[in-house]
Amino acid sequence: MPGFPHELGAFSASSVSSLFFLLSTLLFLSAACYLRGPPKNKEDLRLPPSPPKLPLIGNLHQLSALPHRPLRELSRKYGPLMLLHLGQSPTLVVSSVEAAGEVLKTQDIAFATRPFSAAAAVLFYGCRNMTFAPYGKHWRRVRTAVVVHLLNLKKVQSLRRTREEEIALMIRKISSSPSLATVDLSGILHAFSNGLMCRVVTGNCPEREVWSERFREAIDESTALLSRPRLEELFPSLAWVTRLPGADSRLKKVAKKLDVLLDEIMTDHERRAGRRDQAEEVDFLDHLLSADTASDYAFSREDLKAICLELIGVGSDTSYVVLDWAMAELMRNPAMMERTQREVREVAGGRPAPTEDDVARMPHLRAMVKEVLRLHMPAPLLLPRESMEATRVLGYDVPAGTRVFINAWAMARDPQWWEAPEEFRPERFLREEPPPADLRGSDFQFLPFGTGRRMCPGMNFALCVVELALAGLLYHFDWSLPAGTAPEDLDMAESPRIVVHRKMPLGLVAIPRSPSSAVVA
Ligand code: HEM
Repeated sequence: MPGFPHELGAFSASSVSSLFFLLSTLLFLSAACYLRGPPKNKEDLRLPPSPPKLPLIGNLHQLSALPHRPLRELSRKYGPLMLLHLGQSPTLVVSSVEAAGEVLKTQDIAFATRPFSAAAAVLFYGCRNMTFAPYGKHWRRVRTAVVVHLLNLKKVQSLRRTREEEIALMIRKISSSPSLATVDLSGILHAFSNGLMCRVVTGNCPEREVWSERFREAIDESTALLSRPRLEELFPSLAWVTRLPGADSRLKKVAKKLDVLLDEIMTDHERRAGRRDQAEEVDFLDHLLSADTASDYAFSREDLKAICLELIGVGSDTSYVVLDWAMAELMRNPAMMERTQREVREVAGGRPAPTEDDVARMPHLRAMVKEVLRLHMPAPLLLPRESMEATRVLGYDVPAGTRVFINAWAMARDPQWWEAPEEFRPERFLREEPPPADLRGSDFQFLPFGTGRRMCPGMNFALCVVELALAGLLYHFDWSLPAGTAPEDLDMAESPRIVVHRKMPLGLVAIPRSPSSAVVA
């Protein structure tokens, strides 16, 4: 999702007002395209219903900075399969379990590619990463390499010690804050998830902390730029404007910064390759660099930089965002905090810290995480897909090259599938009959990680990180809101950036507990 791709996923929407300004200055440029009229055979197609649109901007005015919300309202009126026109860009919006099944399962291959993103091309060396690679050979090679060397279940389990060490570092950092001071928990969680991802991708070398900080800054900057609506995605006929000298200069500048950093890391790895001592951790980049040049995992230097950058970006934003929402929900629900904390402390006993085996025996905590993923999906519209060929969905024609948004957020709040869908009720995932929805892509009303060929490959990794880190936070500290803040005052507004996180940073007071006192009678 970088940190990035996911961000592009929710149709980038942070500044709808600046978009309108941009559009008005470009109206005359696009008039010629508009007057050319629709393709000749369009009348013969049975297209999905569309809300009325305005000249030139189409349905753009009906979106907001958080598009999953107005898209749900529109789908209530126009149906689970709608065709919107975002500028010149036809966009299919899918909002029901049945329609999503058709697109992501029955016709998965027809919708297995992603729309081209010029911004991603700047950052990822012409989309050499996984997320924005068009469906085909390169995408398949990257995905296989990432799964084989980093994200398969066995490998994820083998990284257990790394996760435990990074969580211990985070706990120490919180413990070292002055007694009863408010800690910037959002900042700490962000630094933790970024540091962990840097370590598994680029290793545990002395420079790691500095690299991690440089990544965090540059990724933050590029995320902000990626959150803006892109002219050429909405008006493909105006793509030439983005090729003018000076266009995209900020994005190119941050891409350059990241490139310098990635080059440093690559060179460092190449230098150390021959003289690594046995005890040193072999990281993901080491694996790919040592691939036989004739093998399927031999990538160019630019491919490797694109892949590493993507993994660090994704890992930095997503896990931290889920932890942040989870802590905020617990602070708003003291009884739930008390119950989950009791479970964590009972299961982990007097150990120095909870382990992943302990977490497997914490049903309340795991149900909590699922409920957070249901109500606060980091990627509410998943990542955009695109139809590779003309096809039909639920009796409607979908032309080739149509962008597709799956409103997974709306489906996860659909009263047809969920009781009291707007309420935070982790216990819905604890009942036995009927069995609760599964998050691994088979129950379409609950798709926080998507499904099908382009489903998130980082799901196992992310769940291990989030569950263990949350267990650690609840085991080691009692938490309270800063003086004068009541639980119901906690601001749960979403930020309009692409990975949807809480708008306001979470500041909390952490009261340390010693492990021996952590066993609740
Ligand atoms: C709670 C955390 C996470 C959530 C909710 C999440 C969610 C998603 C979603 C919704 C997609 C799009 C799926 C689709 O199009 O059907 C996706 C794709 C992706 N995710 Fe994640 N993700 C998370 C963590 C991670 C992590 C930790 C990594 C890597 C370490 C990762 C790597 C990726 C990649 C590379 C893709 C693109 C896959 C492709 O296009 O083939 N994600 N993720």
